[in-house]
Amino acid sequence: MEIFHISAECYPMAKVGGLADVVGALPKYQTNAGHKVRVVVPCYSTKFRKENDFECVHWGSVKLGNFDFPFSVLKETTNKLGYELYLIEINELFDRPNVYGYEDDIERFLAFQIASLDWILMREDVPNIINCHDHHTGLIPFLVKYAYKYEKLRSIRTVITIHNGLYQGWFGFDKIHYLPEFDLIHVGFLEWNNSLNSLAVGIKCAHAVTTVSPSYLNEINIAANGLETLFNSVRNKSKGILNGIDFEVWDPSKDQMLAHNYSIDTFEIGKQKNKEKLCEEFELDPTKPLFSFIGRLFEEKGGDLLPQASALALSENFENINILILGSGNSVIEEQLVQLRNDYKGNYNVFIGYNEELAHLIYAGSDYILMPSRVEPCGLNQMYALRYGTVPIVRRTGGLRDTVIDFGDNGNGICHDQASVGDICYSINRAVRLYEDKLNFNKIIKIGMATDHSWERVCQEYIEIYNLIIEKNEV
Ligand SMILES: Nc1ncnc2c1ncn2[C@@H]1O[C@H](COP(=O)(O)OP(=O)(O)O[C@H]2O[C@H](CO)[C@@H](O)[C@H](O)[C@H]2O)[C@@H](O)[C@H]1O
Repeated sequence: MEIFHISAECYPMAKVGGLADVVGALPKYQTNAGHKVRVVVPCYSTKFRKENDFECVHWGSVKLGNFDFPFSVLKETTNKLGYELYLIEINELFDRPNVYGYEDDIERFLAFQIASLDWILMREDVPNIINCHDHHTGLIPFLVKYAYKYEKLRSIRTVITIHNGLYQGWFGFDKIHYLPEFDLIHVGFLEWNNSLNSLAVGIKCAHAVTTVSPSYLNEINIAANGLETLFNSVRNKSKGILNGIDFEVWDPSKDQMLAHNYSIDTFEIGKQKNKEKLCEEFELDPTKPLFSFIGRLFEEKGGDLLPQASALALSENFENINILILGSGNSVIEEQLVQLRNDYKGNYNVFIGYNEELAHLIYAGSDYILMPSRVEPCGLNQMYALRYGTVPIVRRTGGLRDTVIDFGDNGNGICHDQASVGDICYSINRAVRLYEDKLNFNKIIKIGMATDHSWERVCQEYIEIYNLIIEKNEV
């Protein structure tokens, strides 16, 4: 079948977080399974865009009210990512260094969605499936069904995959005239809580809704930033599919970003060498257990708990541990984390910013990865950690609940229930004791490294959903 993934992010073209990893990998495995898969993302001015060759396959113009935005569709010429990658080039809106965070984000992603559909409309073949990802592409299922100009695309079945239901892309009805014309009888699909809510539109109009883990699907039926009742009402077309990880990109035996490669048979020496490199770079002590955090520094990730939890854990353990943090986000949290350096020099450090290479080295060189998330739709860090022989310490929520089992229950990690400083420190103290029991510690590492979270295993679940909605052929 022919499948389009339309998304705001795709690794390695543009990555802010886990959305990019999923959209960068799932299509490759769907292609390997014999499908024709194309990925469409905006043309930001990223390193990948500058360093690779693209050809123009289409051009046109998007009208948003009184504004006209000329656009081109660029195709990556080599297909080296394992699928066809297309960029929607609208220089006025996307030739910027960041993916998100601009005042005109609503206009940017509206234009992106319309340009993508305009191009698909002009192609000879009509795809079977459009898989949208998060609110940036949430209007597509509505437009495909109801916009007059996309009449020819009505046979396409649409899926919306929810990676993060907190962000919903709301805007006022004063911008409704930006949308291509449709019969106003359908306007109710656009409304949620008196505004136009892109994610809600996608959930209402897509033929299927997927979340990135089964537990997250259960949770958003109870708490979903205002969309709970909507999720309840679409339960019969929803499914939680646990994310996979790209076993080719994330392979400690081949990863070029590591100081030393290793496998399940050589992890002890291999991990120690990576740890030494990290400790040298960040002035930490390689003889002590290393606890790390990688991620966006926001409350949903438990980022606000990190400064106090780090200070308390370091004090309680008489500085017999190392803590290393890589991330960026809330500036207050960033500042607090930077301040801590003065108090715990030699055992604590932080890198504020985004650094893909450093992230790989941290997964390899750490003993534990901390994930104190309040909300975690799936979480990829714990899966990367497991593959790299690093024991995850997680709060039981969302996908973390589905992938990490406490070692007390013969599992692969350490779990706690509350998003609190006390619970994080309790887990760190358990981890310190576990680290001293080398036999048991190594056994848990091996359980983690042997776990198969590859997309190869998971990608069929998406195909099953696609087949189901194609067979049903509902309007
Ligand atoms: N400062 C930094 N430097 C380098 N790398 C960094 C970094 N900060 C984050 N990363 C990387 O970004 C990715 C984060 O992925 P996650 O899935 O954990 O969270 P995210 O909230 O972005 O994704 C959302 O979508 C994904 C995909 O569905 C869900 O797993 C998740 O729960 C949901 O919140 C990982 O590859 C991580 O290594």
